[in-house]
Amino acid sequence: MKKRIGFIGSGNMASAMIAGIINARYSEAVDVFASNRSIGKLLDIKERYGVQIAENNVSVARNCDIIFLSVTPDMYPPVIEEIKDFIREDAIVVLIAAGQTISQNEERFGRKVKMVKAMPNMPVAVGEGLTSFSTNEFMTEEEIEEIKTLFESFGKAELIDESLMDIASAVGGSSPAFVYMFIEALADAAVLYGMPREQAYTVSAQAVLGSAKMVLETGQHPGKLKDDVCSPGGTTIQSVASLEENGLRAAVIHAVRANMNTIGRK
Ligand SMILES: NC(=O)C1=CN([C@@H]2O[C@H](COP(=O)(O)OP(=O)(O)OC[C@H]3O[C@@H](n4cnc5c(N)ncnc54)[C@H](O)[C@@H]3O)[C@@H](O)[C@H]2O)C=CC1
Ligand SMILES: O=C(O)[C@@H]1CCC=N1
Repeated sequence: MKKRIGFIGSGNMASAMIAGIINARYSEAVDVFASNRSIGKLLDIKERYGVQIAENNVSVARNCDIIFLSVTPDMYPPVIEEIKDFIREDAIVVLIAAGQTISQNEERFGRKVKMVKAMPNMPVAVGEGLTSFSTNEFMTEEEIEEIKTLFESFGKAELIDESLMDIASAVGGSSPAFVYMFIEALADAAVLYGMPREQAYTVSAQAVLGSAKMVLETGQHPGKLKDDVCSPGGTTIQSVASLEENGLRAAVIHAVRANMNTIGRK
């Protein structure tokens, strides 16, 4: 039987997941339900993907088989209080909020609930996402496979130990923002030297896409791949030396640490 998929909170991340599952034809629009605090975003999502606007959060909770809690972390307590008596016994609740744990939220439901903690990222919207996930003990092997298949419809999925979820959130969930900054900076430099802006984004973004694909598909160490680009006495090694002098690696590691510190991790 077709599963009904619901999103409680339909902001940026929910919209990206809806785009991912509809574009991948994982679900028909008729089986996808979205609720939100305000109507504007729902009308936009409805217009773009044809999905169902739910009357309210409780209606998503009552009617859906897989329910994404896609509100911000501070809204978890009130939203769970609102829906906890309406989630069916066989439904699966998916937490996607940064820093939220399975045990914390099991406690909020106060009863046995099938639960998944997942950390998707924005590129799910174009079928190239990464979703790290863990599950609680009430999920059967079949349900774990089912949820993995859903995540794989819009990218890769990694079943990980829940203790690694926060770092997966920083390095998989937040990192697209860092990468966009890198692409934007590369493009700014191209524009500085006269390249038209649109062309600069194409060149920079494709260079990042291709480099990531090389790491994933060749299995070679990123350091070796970097070395291969640096011709002896050439131009690239000059840039690499400059990036080292300016602390690129340290800046990235500090950025990840700042992310972890935000959710109370050292
Ligand atoms: N933006 C991202 O790349 C990622 C976000 N996440 C998680 O997704 C969650 C949502 O993040 P975003 O989409 O970025 O935020 P957002 O602010 O774009 O979306 C949250 C939505 O929830 C709605 N909302 C607030 N209170 C509500 C309520 N009581 N009932 C129904 N709807 C309500 C808001 O109107 C808003 O549209 C967060 O918990 C975040 O940690 C996870 C992975 C990546
Ligand atoms: O900024 C945030 O809190 C969320 C978590 C991962 C990406 N965005």
